[in-house]
Formats: sequence, C-alpha cells, structure tokens
Amino acid sequence: MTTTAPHPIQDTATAPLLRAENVRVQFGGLVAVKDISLAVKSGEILGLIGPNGAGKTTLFNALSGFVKPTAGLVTFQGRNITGVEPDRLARLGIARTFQVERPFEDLSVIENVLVACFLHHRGRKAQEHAFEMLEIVGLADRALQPAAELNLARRRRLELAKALALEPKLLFLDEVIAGLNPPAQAEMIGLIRSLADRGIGIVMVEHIMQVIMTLSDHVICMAFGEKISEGTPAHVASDPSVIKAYLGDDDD
Ligand SMILES: Nc1ncnc2c1ncn2[C@@H]1O[C@H](COP(=O)(O)OP(=O)(O)OP(=O)(O)O)[C@@H](O)[C@H]1O
Repeated sequence: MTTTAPHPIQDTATAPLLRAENVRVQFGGLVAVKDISLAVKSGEILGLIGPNGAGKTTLFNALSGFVKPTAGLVTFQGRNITGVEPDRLARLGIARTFQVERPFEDLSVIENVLVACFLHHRGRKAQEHAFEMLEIVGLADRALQPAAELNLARRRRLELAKALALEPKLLFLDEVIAGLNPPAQAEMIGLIRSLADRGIGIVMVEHIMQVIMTLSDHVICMAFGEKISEGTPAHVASDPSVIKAYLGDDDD
C-alpha cells in the first residue's frame, strides 16, 4: 500500500504554512488547551508565552504531532495534519527541537546529524548535507568530537542541526535559549533569525520574555489554556491582561 499526502482542504498555494483552528487538548477533566486558533507564514517567527501551566507545551505538542488534539483542525500548507504522527510530519517538512537535548552520546557530532540526513539523502550526499548543517549552526569544527563532550550551548546547536537536517519548512523550537549565558543567547538569537530569513516558519516557546520580544514577528500569550492576547511583541507586552496573568490578580 502506498502512503499518500494528507488531502488538501485549502488552496495549498495561498494557505499559510501552519494553521490551527479551535485546537483543544483535554487530559481527563483538565482542558489544557482551549480552542486556540493561529497561523504561521513562511519566514515568520511566532512566539508562545504565558505563565507556568498555561498550556504552551501542550499546544506546541498538539501542533507538532506529539499530542493528539481532542478537537479542532491543524493544517500544513492547506493539508489536514490533525493528529498526524511526528515521523510523517518530518517527511512533509515539519521538525522540532526538544527542551532536554538528547544526542546519541556515543556518536560523533556529525554522526548525530547524519541520522536525520538519511530522511532525504544517502551516502556521500548525506555526509555533505550533515556537514552543511554543522556549518550553519557553527559546529563544523567539532564534527568529529563525541557528542557527549559538547557543552550546553553546543548541544543546543547540535539539536538545531539535527532538526535542520530534516530540511523543514516549519520548525518548532522548545526553549532553545533558556539557560544559555548572554553571549551564547545572542548567537542563538542571530541563528534563529537567519533561519527565518531563509524562509523557514518558526514557532517558539521561550520563557525569557526579552528573547521572545526581540525575535518574534507575532506573539500569542496563553493563560489557563486560553489565548488571552495576540499581536506584535509591543502590543502583547503592554496588554493589561498579559501583565495581570504574569503578576497575578491581587483581588483573587
Ligand atoms: N500529559 C498530561 N497529562 C495530564 N495533564 C497534563 C499533561 N501535560 C500537561 N498537563 C497539564 O496541562 C496544563 C498545561 O501544561 P503545559 O505543560 O502545557 O503548560 P506550559 O505553559 O507549557 O507550562 P510551563 O511553562 O510550566 O512548561 C497543566 O495544568 C499541566 O499540569
């Protein structure tokens, strides 16, 4: 049996890269994500913010195939991808990083990337592609080093190289900047911007507000599973409901 691409439900030429319509995720009686809608275009960076437990990670997982939405619709280039498994999403052009980096410790840096390159390439072409990914993230000089020896900042870059090796059109970044020192943060910010400039659509969850505000073209703030604010970084940062969500309500 041959596997076919999901059926187009919108005009694939004009549809945004990613669209979510009324996505809901329920764990038993808890509604972790309440009917969230959003859209991401090519080359655009969407930042997801919100206090702890707001539902950011659950939404992120629901959009990237790691949690099945209870209700709602997710489309990628106009095709229905609701509940589609991550490996199938990777073939369509969707990749993600993980909050906790999980390199194959016994493999070299380039071998770690090579594993992902085999999705699209074989043999020498795969090796060349893996080296190109290391050049993009600034790890080419570490190619033969065991991954276990990399410090945190370089592990994050390796994580990014592995995601890029899948040649994504859409990239989900899960807290790739938190925990880095300021120079490493600045380098990662530059790198993420350069990926968007290449046309990759990016959805990022990040706790460092300043990073989200610097990088994002568009920001969504969640609280208690709901979207409470959306717009430019400046709009969301000055929205009283966002300030209240972060500071808590003295009247409660
Ligand atoms: N697998 C699960 N089973 C049950 N409840 C869950 C599960 N995953 C998340 N939750 C709950 O869903 C709610 C939203 O959690 P989520 O991790 O998505 O929030 P978050 O905004 O990413 O928080 P943080 O910033 O602390 O990571 C929380 O109440 C959490 O306890």
